[in-house]
This record gives sequence, structure tokens and C-alpha cells, in this order.
Amino acid sequence: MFLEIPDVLSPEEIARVKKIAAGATFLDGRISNPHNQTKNNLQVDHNDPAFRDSSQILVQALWRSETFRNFTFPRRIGPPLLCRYQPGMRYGRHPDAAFLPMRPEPLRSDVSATIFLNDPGEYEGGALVIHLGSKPISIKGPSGSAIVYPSTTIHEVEPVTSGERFVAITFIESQIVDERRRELLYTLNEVAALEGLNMDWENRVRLEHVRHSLHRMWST
Ligand SMILES: O=C(O)CCC(=O)C(=O)O
Ligand SMILES: [Fe+2]
Repeated sequence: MFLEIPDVLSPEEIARVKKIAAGATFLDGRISNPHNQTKNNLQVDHNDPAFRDSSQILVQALWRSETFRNFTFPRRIGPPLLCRYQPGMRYGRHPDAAFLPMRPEPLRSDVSATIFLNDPGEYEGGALVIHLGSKPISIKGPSGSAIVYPSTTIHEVEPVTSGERFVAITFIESQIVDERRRELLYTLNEVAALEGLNMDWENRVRLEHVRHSLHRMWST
């Protein structure tokens, strides 16, 4: 299951990130995945203060989003990385790596996220394609929105044919490692939030018992 989350960033935050990015150094994206010959993009230099400044704004916005928290059950969120895809650039089919170098210990990537920083009208091609089951799903989100999906999912970024695709990507370590359990609990919590107050009180208490027990039982 994947989820599109509108308005993760405010217009002011988008403007601040764009301003930071305008003065930043971008490097060949192959440095972080030299074994994938289909990765061809630009990403902000980790040593540029722009990386720290932009990731701070972006990670705060993700923590603030209730929809994001409800879907991902985050324990740790990696620092989002600014990426640009110019004409001809793409990232071929891949699942994301299980662990990423991070302090104080490696981050297990359970959920992957793309935060869109410009609008689909600003580039052609460049869709994020998620291969779920037999039907690929193509996504180009509006500026300020995010898409989240299990890191195990095969996905790709189609070649940009004109303009520039500007996004930030990050990875989330979830309290619930198993994606099936995570999705079941998300659905149960959504139903409880939407229907709980219509229920008979005793049954509502029993539903709360199940929700919280599963959350506790499935957390790692
Ligand atoms: O640019 C994107 O939307 C996703 C990029 C990606 O799949 C990755 O960096 O692992
Ligand atoms: Fe990826």
C-alpha cells in the first residue's frame, strides 16, 4: 500500500527549501549507489550546509504530519536529501537498501518517501512508478506533497524529457517492521478514528484494547 499526502510542506517552507537549494552544490547521484547503473540524478552534497538546513525543515514537516505518522509509525526518519532530475536523468527499477548509514546506528529503511518540491507542470516525464502487483502506478505529486511506500517495493523514476524534477527523498525506520502488520494497524486505527465515537462504549473500549495491544505486540 502506498499513500499520497498533500500539503506536508507549507508554501513558506517550499520557498525556503528552494532558496537553500539555489545556492547549494549538487553532485552526481551515483556516489550513493554506484552499483545501480540506471541511477542518474543529482543530489545535494552531504558536506554542504544546505543539506543540513534543508533536511531540518523537511524532517520537521514530516514529523508534524499526522497522516504521515499514522501511516508510517515512525521511530526514526533519515535526513531528506534534495535531488534534481534534469533532461535524460532517471533512476531505474530498484527496491531500497535495507539499512542506511546513520548515527548512532544504521537506519533500517521500512518506508520510503518522496517529497515533491516542484509541480508536475514544470517537467515532462519523471514520474515515480511503483510496481505493486501486476499494475505499475505512476505518480507525479504537486509541490509540497509526499508519497510514502514500503521500501521493499520495486520502484523507478522515469526519464525526465524536459524541465527539471526537484524532490527530496528519505527513509523511515518504523516501529512496525512488517509491512502487512503496519498496514493492518493503520487501517484499524483509521476505522477506529472514523467510527469509534458512533460505537457502543463497551465495544469501543474493546476495540481500543485490540488496537493498543497489537501496536505493543508488533513493535520492535
Ligand atoms: O526520486 C524519487 O522519487 C525516488 C528516488 C529513489 O527511488 C531513491 O532515491 O531511492
Ligand atoms: Fe528508491
